[in-house]
Amino acid sequence: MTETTEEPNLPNGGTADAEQMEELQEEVELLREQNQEMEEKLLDANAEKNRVEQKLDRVTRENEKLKQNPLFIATVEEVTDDGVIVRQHGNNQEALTEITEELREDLEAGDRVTINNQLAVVDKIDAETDARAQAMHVDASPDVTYDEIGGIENQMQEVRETIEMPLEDPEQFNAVGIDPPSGVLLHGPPGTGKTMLAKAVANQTDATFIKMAGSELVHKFIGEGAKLVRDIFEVAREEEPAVLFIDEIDAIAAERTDSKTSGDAEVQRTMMQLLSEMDGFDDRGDVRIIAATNRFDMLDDAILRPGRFDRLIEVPKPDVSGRENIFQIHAAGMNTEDLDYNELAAMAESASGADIEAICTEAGMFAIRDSRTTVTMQDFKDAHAKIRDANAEEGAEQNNVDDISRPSAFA
Ligand SMILES: Nc1ncnc2c1ncn2[C@@H]1O[C@H](COP(=O)(O)OP(=O)(O)OP(=O)(O)O)[C@@H](O)[C@H]1O
Repeated sequence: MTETTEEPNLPNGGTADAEQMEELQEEVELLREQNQEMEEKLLDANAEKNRVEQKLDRVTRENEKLKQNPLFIATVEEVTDDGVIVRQHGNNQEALTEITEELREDLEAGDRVTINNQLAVVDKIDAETDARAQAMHVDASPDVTYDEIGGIENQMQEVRETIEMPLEDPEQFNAVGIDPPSGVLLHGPPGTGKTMLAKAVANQTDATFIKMAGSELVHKFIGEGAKLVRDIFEVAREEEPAVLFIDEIDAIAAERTDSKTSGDAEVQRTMMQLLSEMDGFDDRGDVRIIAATNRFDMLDDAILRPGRFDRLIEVPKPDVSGRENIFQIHAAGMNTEDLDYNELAAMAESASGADIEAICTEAGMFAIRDSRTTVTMQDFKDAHAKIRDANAEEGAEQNNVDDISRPSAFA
């Protein structure tokens, strides 16, 4: 059969129809091309969408990571077009850091913010968080070890028994059927290693170290003390196992005076909250309390009542062999020459551990000033004389204001 190419015989003329058909075909072709283009664009858009989603995912994860990094506190110095200038607390380091538009609108000079390791602003601190941050210091892994503490072996043993055992082997107490000890009170002159002891126990037991500063609680945040105490115990429970170190407990738990000022009422409220938290032992979880004071004589009997602290441990200034030990600890990392530790210990009579640390650092400074890299016995002697004189001067000034809790009484 042969195919015919003849135009069909249509009523309104074959040529016009053929043209129309051609136009339609062209239109179909055009639509096909457009469709093809659209499909390609759709593919591209899908690929782009995947890329953006992956990027978003990465940025979200980075953001989470940044937020998890240790946070530091800083004050906004200035808000500029390029970002904000912040000053980190503690080391006073200043940095210009970029911020989101949202944060920029919210920030002004003087605001306190949290910043991460890269000094990027994470968030503005509201007044409540601010009070918490100042009154409480949380250290997930303190790095002090027992062998860095010298001259207070008996005290260390007692603290270990009371705090370490219940944290490391709570089952033993259950099995015997007694409540594990709740805490200890360390008392003694400043700079004798009370804080170190608490940190070392937390380190040894892999517990979080939470420090609450008694004086900050009642002096800085009037009206907030009781609530802060509650918050801090709550944080401790969340972070268990935890060692809660209450420094300067005398600021909260001083004996009641007769004066009826509003400040006293505030201290009272804070103390009542502290007592009730300490008594609520059953739901305290794996939280052990170590409190410290330089003013044992001032404490209210209520805080010393049995059941609140299991042991009252005096941490005195080191004796001569303790001092020798502490000199060895602090000079261990120094490049020294012919040190006579015996002589150093005898020389630094009535120095505290903190004084000895200061002598070692100052001895190093003498060597540096003299462009030497080796620290000699003479440097230690000069350092001792310098620090003793400075302390004596400071002591005289402090005596004028009758403050017995001055940093050092050595001399
Ligand atoms: N027994 C010690 N052995 C070694 N170093 C010590 C000792 N006591 C104090 N130091 C040094 O002094 C520094 C301060 O000590 P620490 O903060 O533990 O004293 P503290 O008793 O808690 O003082 P404060 O009552 O003033 O808070 C320590 O970081 C450490 O370098």
